[in-house]
Amino acid sequence: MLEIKAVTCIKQDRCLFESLSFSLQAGEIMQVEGPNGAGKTSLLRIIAGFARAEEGEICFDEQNIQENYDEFAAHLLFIGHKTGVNGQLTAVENVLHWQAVHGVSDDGQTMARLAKLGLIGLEDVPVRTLSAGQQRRVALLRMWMNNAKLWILDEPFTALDKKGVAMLQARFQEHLHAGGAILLTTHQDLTDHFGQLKTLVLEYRL
Ligand SMILES: Nc1ncnc2c1ncn2[C@@H]1O[C@H](COP(=O)(O)OP(=O)(O)OP(=O)(O)O)[C@@H](O)[C@H]1O
Repeated sequence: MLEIKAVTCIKQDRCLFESLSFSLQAGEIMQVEGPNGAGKTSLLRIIAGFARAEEGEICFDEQNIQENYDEFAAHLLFIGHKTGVNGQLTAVENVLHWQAVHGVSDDGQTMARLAKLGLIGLEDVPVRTLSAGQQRRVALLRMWMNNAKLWILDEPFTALDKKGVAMLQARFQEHLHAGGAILLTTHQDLTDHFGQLKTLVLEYRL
């Protein structure tokens, strides 16, 4: 599904990684690990096509993502470290916004999803007034309303309580069983939950 070919990234005259290559197939999950500043977010942003690598190529279904970015974007769900939620809007308004942006019609499941994520009773207040964990749950709603094959997630467990973490792990399993793939950074130990977990360790390079 995804192929990273000899990718090099330089930031502020520091080479974060050089000639990095790996692949991710349907049903696979990969955790990118490494110390603060190693380049995990930079790598995810390059793979998502938000930033350019100094060298190398990213292919999705054997096509360079930059050559047909719209096609790639239709298969991608990216949830960054910053959640991408509009704090001025309510949870329901954020859902309506995402549906409009992705051209998804309403399937009548929004309230059920809000209930699943423990957000009932909070759907009509601006998201900025919710707790950090509740705001993260609003951001994660996209995982239940999206058919993207490739999920790229930067620290998705941030601020979630134990129940939230378990719910997200269960959602990951559903996605993988449905033939999706997941690339993520997290400080959670996922080895007990995902037998098929691949890991990529980025060292901090001087
Ligand atoms: N837009 C940018 N302009 C200049 N330097 C950047 C930019 N983005 C990141 N960097 C630098 O690249 C390095 C790697 O940052 P990055 O956010 O990728 O690390 P990380 O491994 O995700 O760190 P953390 O674990 O703290 O989230 C840092 O030293 C950072 O200062």
